[in-house]
Amino acid sequence: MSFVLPHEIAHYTQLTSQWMQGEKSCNTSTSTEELRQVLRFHEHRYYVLNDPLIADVEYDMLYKKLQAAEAAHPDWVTATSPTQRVGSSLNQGFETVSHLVPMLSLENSYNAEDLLDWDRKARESSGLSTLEYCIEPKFDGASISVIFEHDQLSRSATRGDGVQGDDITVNSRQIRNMPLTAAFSNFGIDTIEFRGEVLMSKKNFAAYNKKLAEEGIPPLANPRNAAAGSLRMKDPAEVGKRNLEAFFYHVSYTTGKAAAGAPNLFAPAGTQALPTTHQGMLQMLWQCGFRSPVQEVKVVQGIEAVIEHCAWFEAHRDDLPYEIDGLVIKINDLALQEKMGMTTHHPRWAIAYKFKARQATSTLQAVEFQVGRTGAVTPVAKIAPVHIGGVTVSSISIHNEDYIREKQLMIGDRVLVERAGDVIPQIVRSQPEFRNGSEQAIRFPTECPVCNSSLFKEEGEAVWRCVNAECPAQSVERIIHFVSKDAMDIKSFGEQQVRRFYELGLMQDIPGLYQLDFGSIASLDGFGKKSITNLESSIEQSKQQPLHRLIYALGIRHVGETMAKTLARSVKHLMELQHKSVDDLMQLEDIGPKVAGSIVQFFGNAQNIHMLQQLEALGISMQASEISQPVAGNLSGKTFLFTGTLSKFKRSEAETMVEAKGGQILGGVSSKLNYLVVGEDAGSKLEKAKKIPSISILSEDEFLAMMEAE
Ligand SMILES: NC(=O)c1ccc[n+]([C@@H]2O[C@H](COP(=O)([O-])OP(=O)(O)OC[C@H]3O[C@@H](n4cnc5c(N)ncnc54)[C@H](O)[C@@H]3O)[C@@H](O)[C@H]2O)c1
Ligand SMILES: [Zn+2]
Repeated sequence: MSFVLPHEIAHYTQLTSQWMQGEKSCNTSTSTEELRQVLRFHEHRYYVLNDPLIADVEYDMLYKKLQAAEAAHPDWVTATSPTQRVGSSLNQGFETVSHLVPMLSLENSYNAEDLLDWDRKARESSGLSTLEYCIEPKFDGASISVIFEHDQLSRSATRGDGVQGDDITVNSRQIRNMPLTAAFSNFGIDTIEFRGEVLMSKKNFAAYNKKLAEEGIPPLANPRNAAAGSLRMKDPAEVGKRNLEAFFYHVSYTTGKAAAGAPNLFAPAGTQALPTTHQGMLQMLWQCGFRSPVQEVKVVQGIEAVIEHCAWFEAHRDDLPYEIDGLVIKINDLALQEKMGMTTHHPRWAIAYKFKARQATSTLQAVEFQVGRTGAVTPVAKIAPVHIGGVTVSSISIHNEDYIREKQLMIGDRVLVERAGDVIPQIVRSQPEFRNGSEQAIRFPTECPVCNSSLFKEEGEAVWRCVNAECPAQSVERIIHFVSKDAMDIKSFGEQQVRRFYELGLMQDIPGLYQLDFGSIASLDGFGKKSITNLESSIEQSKQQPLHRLIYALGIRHVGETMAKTLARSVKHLMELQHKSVDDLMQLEDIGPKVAGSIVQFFGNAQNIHMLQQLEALGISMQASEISQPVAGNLSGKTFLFTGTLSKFKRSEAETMVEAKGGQILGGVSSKLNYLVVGEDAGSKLEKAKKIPSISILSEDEFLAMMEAE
């Protein structure tokens, strides 16, 4: 059996269900062998394919069943049992290499009883009444073993089956916090083999996923998958992009002149003694430039202190910048470690204390579609509630249509859910292997679930959007944009106020802005007579804003200020845009298919047209004003900026004058600026302009004189 053919996958999935539901048990050596085969199948999914079918806790539960059966019937144990060796992850395409010392797994514990039990055995075998323990994080990444010879990195390998692993030296060179040379010779060491875990910090993981999202690629499920997948990538440059880090926590082998415990008489002067404790080894690695858990480690006497620390640490696990899935408790004395030895599966001198699982299996019951404030429609999976890491999860964003397709999600599917730390929960995968035929496809709506407008998807994008400017799901954000400074510039109407008016039901949409009942506003807290008059007059003034501001204010996707100006120049009246095709629009400067498509969608939406008609009826000017027409005046190529309080003319008038003569208004002082016109109390802009010799500073009178002359 190879584990990869469809009928084999179906076979093992069915067996898994039966074993998990207790329909099968280890009552004979034959059925026990079947359970081993099921575990091997899941190890292959987990270690080799990096794509587990079941949650870790489910795997652990089956593993424990096997352990119990083998403990009760020692004669049933086989040399190839998963309890006797670690899961293999050998991959094609990498050279297989042998570890100098086998690289094992760890025994697991989940509670205080498990730890007490383990401590009792350790004390019995050592003959000591109290043991000294080192407690360190159990890094949740991918294991790595490295060899340095004569202070140079000579090889890196994955754990593989524990005896042999994949040679990943080239990829490991991309791990930036791993030195490639290190002065182990200071400790009298010629050759050293030591182990660690490669991982992606939460920050880098989030940044990496964000980048994927921007490219429309579904996010990676968790940092562990991200790290494990990276080490086995074929392209080292791609590995480099993932910003991996390595933490080293165990020295397995050394050769050289220095003897453990004391400076060797034959070693060169200045050679330091090889440490005799685990903590000392961590310090040595640190001193040689490696990131070892010297800061995180805690050394305690006796198991009670261990239990206490474990409880404390679990409550603080999310404070760390990287993911951990538990703690590892190790006997500190290396001589004692040596004496206790190991099984074929794990060392006897260490045990993992596993934190509460952050993965669970659930059922996808339904999908709801939510409309965001920018009109993007996001599918949200409703799952049968599951407890993960202390919270109940019942809703999970499933991003977009492509994601649903890629994850092959269907309603009724069993799904593997993960909530890693403060990361929002995700569906790691569906489990189509468990389908029974009653599952249903997820239908993406063609209309907005809030306002029923037809949805629109841009070419090359995965997101469907509602482009109705009056869609209630988007109203507030659209009004905020509409009134903002660069749009209709309705002064004294800030974001807070828009939200407040909206929540109080004083306005529902953009036309509502021009129908405000100032009588009821007067009765609101914080509104004096003066502020109401101001608001009223700036709303009134906005009706005459130039067309390009109105176009920009509509919040058409991809239409920024410059684009709005181009559009304003192309028409005499805004409504002409309603009749322009993608091809017409693409004749205009800088308008490509994406922008054109977005404009056509906007003006093709009946609600939007209705809104524009309302606005026109309310007196908002939709005529192209003079300044919007193409100009080639005497000031063409010249740039201006106004600052300070102007007394001879209004800033907007002056700007209009400049633009009418072909000049351009800039947003700030830079070397691109030709003229800074200053009124009274000019501040930082003037100071800055004085430092740039190419800028001419004009008074209001000088500016007026220039306008007349030109
Ligand atoms: N979902 C599945 O289908 C599936 C299948 C196979 C295995 N698994 C999961 O994998 C686990 C077994 O994997 P494993 O054998 O890698 O064991 P493990 O991950 O539970 O623990 C052993 C590993 O921990 C790592 N580690 C991290 N920090 C360490 C430290 N400070 N000191 C020492 N080691 C440290 C090492 O790489 C070591 O090999 C199971 O508990 C199971 O949950 C799941
Ligand atoms: Zn809508």
